[in-house]
Amino acid sequence: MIPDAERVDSMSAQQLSVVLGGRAVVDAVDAELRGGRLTAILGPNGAGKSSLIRVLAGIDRPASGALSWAGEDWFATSRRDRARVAALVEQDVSAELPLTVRMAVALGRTPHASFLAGPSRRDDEVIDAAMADAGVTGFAHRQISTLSGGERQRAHLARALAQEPRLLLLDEPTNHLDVLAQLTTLALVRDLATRNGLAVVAALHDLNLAVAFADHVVVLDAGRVRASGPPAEVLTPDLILRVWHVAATVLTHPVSGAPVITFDRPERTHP
Ligand SMILES: Nc1ncnc2c1ncn2[C@@H]1O[C@H](COP(=O)(O)OP(=O)(O)OP(=O)(O)O)[C@@H](O)[C@H]1O
Repeated sequence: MIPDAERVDSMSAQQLSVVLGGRAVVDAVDAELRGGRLTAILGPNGAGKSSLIRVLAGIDRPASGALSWAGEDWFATSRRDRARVAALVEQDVSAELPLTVRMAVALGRTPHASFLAGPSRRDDEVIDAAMADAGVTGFAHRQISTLSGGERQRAHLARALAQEPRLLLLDEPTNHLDVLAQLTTLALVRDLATRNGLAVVAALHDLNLAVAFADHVVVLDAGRVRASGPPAEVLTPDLILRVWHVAATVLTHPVSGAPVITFDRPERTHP
């Protein structure tokens, strides 16, 4: 038996399929999303990344396959129990309610019993820390609808952090963000994975960010897993050509020694 302090919870997907419009947009996916690790879900537009993430978050149900968290059937638990475990930041969330940033971040506390009885001092502390971590303290009293795309993205991240999840799911978290905000956001969630044992799963388009921050990558193409493993091992020029149809070169950074992927200009416009 594993002592609690050393237990690393993880989500395990087996032969998971999602059917939309009569087509398997996620097709027999096997994946192990382990606590303490940042897993990047990679793949071209339409590969099935968002569809997979919504199922992992417990929002959509798979057409077939098994999904478990800490060994328990994920869909056998209640919606509220799932919300205590998993937080999702979707891409381009619109249709904002008329809420200030702080009120929106506070919504992250709703799955916790303490909050429903009226926010406790601890709830307030968690909300303040989440806003500070996501860099939105300065916008606390602004209406969320008035924020720029990047500011709003960070407010949604703060809401997810306030949820204190064990599984943090981020759909293109660097969308809209400037270079500094991209790096600080990924460094923050990477650090949460390391320090708190969180399982962090992020759909990313930038392969260099995946190399720099992810411990593990899952490459999807037309709903199927084409490769998975440590990013520097998986993201070879051959794999990038087969999946993204772009010729790439992997260089070695002259100072850090880390791999850096460069891309050739494609010969055609769209496939
Ligand atoms: N409601 C729907 N009905 C039919 N097909 C859908 C529906 N929603 C998504 N799809 C299709 O499912 C496929 C996977 O979409 P998904 O959004 O999961 O891809 P993605 O990898 O996240 O793409 P992107 O990188 O462009 O965000 C796409 O071909 C998309 O057109």
